[in-house]
Amino acid sequence: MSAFSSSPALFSCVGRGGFAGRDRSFRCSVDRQALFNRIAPLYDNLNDLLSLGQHRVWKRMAVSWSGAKIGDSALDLCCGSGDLSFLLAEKVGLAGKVTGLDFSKEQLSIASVKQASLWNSCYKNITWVEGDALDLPFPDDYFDAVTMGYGLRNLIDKWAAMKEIHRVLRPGSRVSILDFNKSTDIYITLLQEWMLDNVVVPVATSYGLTEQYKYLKSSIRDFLTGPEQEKLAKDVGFAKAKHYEIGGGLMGALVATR
Ligand SMILES: C/C(=C\Cc1cc(O)c2ccccc2c1O)CCC[C@H](C)CCC[C@H](C)CCCC(C)C
Ligand SMILES: C[S@@+](CC[C@H](N)C(=O)[O-])C[C@H]1O[C@@H](n2cnc3c(N)ncnc32)[C@H](O)[C@@H]1O
Repeated sequence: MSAFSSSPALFSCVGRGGFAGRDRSFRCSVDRQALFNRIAPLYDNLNDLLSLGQHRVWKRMAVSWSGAKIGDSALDLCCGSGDLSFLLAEKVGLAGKVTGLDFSKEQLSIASVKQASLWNSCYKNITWVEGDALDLPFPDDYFDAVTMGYGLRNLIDKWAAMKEIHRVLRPGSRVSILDFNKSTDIYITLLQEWMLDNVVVPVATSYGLTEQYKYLKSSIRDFLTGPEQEKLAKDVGFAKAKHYEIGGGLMGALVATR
């Protein structure tokens, strides 16, 4: 039994011969789950180092755009080590509650240890749930705000994820989805890929995480552009959807209202 409340989640990775493929392209949930379990111990420190701490600014922006306020019930999807969950906890206060959901036991363990080490009592309002973002263990119309930081790009079925977010959000409430930006500007793309190839992967290599951080470039190339994310949100039923480029176009946030 996991230390976290959990929902039964079946992750399949069917390749040739009907069995899970184990190539290094991280093309399926099982491989991505293993990837995030593997990088969990170094994840926060490498994010701070490789973004020069800027990722904290981008996360704070995304949480502000979720509209979470005092007393709300908020969900942080693909919460990982909990950065956005902690920011949501500050927004909703002790009168509110935050649910952080992830399918990586190791990431949730880091989040739980961080929560225990934080003196501010408002972080006591966070519950960690081990589960699948594509099959949420929550009722319809349940949350006042949803965030997802660097999760959508990693989900194998983005439609299903957006459909689930729409289902659990209360009408009129917002989801704020932060991720890398798949830019339509060739120069931003060239800069982003140069940084990944010549800074991010070499630094990750020094920690034995070459393949895990090489995945970033391919995952961004396979991602949706801002306009495509806006269309996806409207197609699943969101009333409004707007994608904002931040971090000089290297990152982006989709804000959609149910
Ligand atoms: C918080 C950030 C990334 C989170 C993240 C998301 C993923 O999907 C991963 C997949 C596999 C391994 C790691 C991750 C992962 O860490 C963004 C900041 C951290 C980035 C690793 C660094 C990105 C560098 C930018 C391209 C340029 C930064 C410029 C800055 C202003 C100096
Ligand atoms: C890059 S991390 C983001 C963590 C955190 N939101 C942040 O901004 O630092 C992506 C997270 O998504 C989780 N994830 C990927 N696919 C998932 C799925 N289908 N269900 C639940 N979590 C998933 C991974 O385990 C990982 O913790």
